[in-house]
Amino acid sequence: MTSSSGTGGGTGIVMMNLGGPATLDDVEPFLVRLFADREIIQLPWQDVLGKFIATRRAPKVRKLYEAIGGGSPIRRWTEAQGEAMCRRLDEMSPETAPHRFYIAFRYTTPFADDALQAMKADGITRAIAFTQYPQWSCATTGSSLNDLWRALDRTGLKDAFEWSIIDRWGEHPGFIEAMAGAVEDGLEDFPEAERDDVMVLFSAHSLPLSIIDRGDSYPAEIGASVSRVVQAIGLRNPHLVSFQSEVGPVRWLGPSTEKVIEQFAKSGRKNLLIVPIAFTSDHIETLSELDIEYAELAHSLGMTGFRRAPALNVRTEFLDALADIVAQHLAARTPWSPQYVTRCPGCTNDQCRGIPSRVVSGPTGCRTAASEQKSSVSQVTPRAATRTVAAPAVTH
Ligand SMILES: C=CC1=C(C)c2cc3[nH]c(cc4nc(cc5[nH]c(cc1n2)c(C)c5CCC(=O)O)C(CCC(=O)O)=C4C)c(C)c3C=C
Ligand SMILES: [Fe+2]
Ligand SMILES: [Fe+2]
Repeated sequence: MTSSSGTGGGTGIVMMNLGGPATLDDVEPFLVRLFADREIIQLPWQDVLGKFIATRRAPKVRKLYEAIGGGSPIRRWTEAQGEAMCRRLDEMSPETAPHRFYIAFRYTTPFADDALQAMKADGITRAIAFTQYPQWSCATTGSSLNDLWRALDRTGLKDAFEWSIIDRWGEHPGFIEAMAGAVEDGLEDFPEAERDDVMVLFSAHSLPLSIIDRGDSYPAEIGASVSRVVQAIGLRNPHLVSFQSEVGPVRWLGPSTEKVIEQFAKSGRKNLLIVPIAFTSDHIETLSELDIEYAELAHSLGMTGFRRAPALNVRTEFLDALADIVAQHLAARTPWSPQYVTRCPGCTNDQCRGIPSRVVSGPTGCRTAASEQKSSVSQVTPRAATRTVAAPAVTH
């Protein structure tokens, strides 16, 4: 049985995200890793076709990163967010201090292995896997968590930390307040006389339809975030949800943001506010796709008022929200959200909803079977939680 006592060495918070190439030289290896991951996209002959798509795509994507300053700012934003979050947490929760953040990107450095080794070197024993995707998807948070658990094996650190997971927070009041503030700022950017006429388009990164068909909760969670933001503002403008950034030869969830913009422009609508509802900072999808590509499209079709709501980046309400999410999680001493055990009905990935061998135990004993686990990675199911999965194969 793992200890559930205090956090003597402080608390390590692993901020998990997709990551982005820091330099133009990093673009191709980043894309190669992304298209090799069967949890984010499934391709026939993945090894060959994934590499082919990545290398063919790299020159075009390099130009896009060049246009936004030569690399992704996602690491810079994550570091600024992590620092501010930990400063707040040290004050809010002295009993679990010091709080330190560690970045685990999925397709570029620093990887999960780097985060684990740095935590070990810092003497951390209590660790939180904190997804930076507000809404759950097996393709994003699921892939990052599975890789984190595999990294425990790769680094030989499977018994080094006592874990819990913040697996989603798309309806957290602090996140909603921060998003609502960003939408209000975006609306205020329009001349007052035109403000009521603005269509608000909540745009989220799309997912392949094969993932949706398995029952991934992402679209429902996006809808829930949007609905809460709309309620929080008391938004009277018409609004719609759409999906962006489709890549690769698979079918994607629509309606496509690009097509919606096109349709609105052609119908004579002049004012549109795009709100990136599934991203927490600026990166290529906001700075290039929304601000350059879609803005040019809108203007070319005569849409004069095309704007984007600011990304959350280091918005004060958002930094408060990050700290609040972690503080509430620490106080609750629950190992994960109730939704974490609900696998997609069509899921065939043996690694899905894995847990590490050492998991924090909650006050009500709600942690099911981690103490009986033999492997470093096991699967959680509400009833069969003691099942051990050795060297699981990804078959999504
Ligand atoms: C909610 C967030 C994201 C989801 C869902 C998501 C799914 C997804 N993405 C790809 C392929 C690519 N994504 C790329 C960039 C990128 N994607 C996200 C977030 C989500 N992706 C972010 C934050 C970024 C930006 C990285 C940065 O610049 O910092 C890219 C690279 C750019 C490009 O080539 O267009 C690819 C490729 C798939 C296949 C997918 C499926 C679930
Ligand atoms: Fe993406
Ligand atoms: Fe899954």
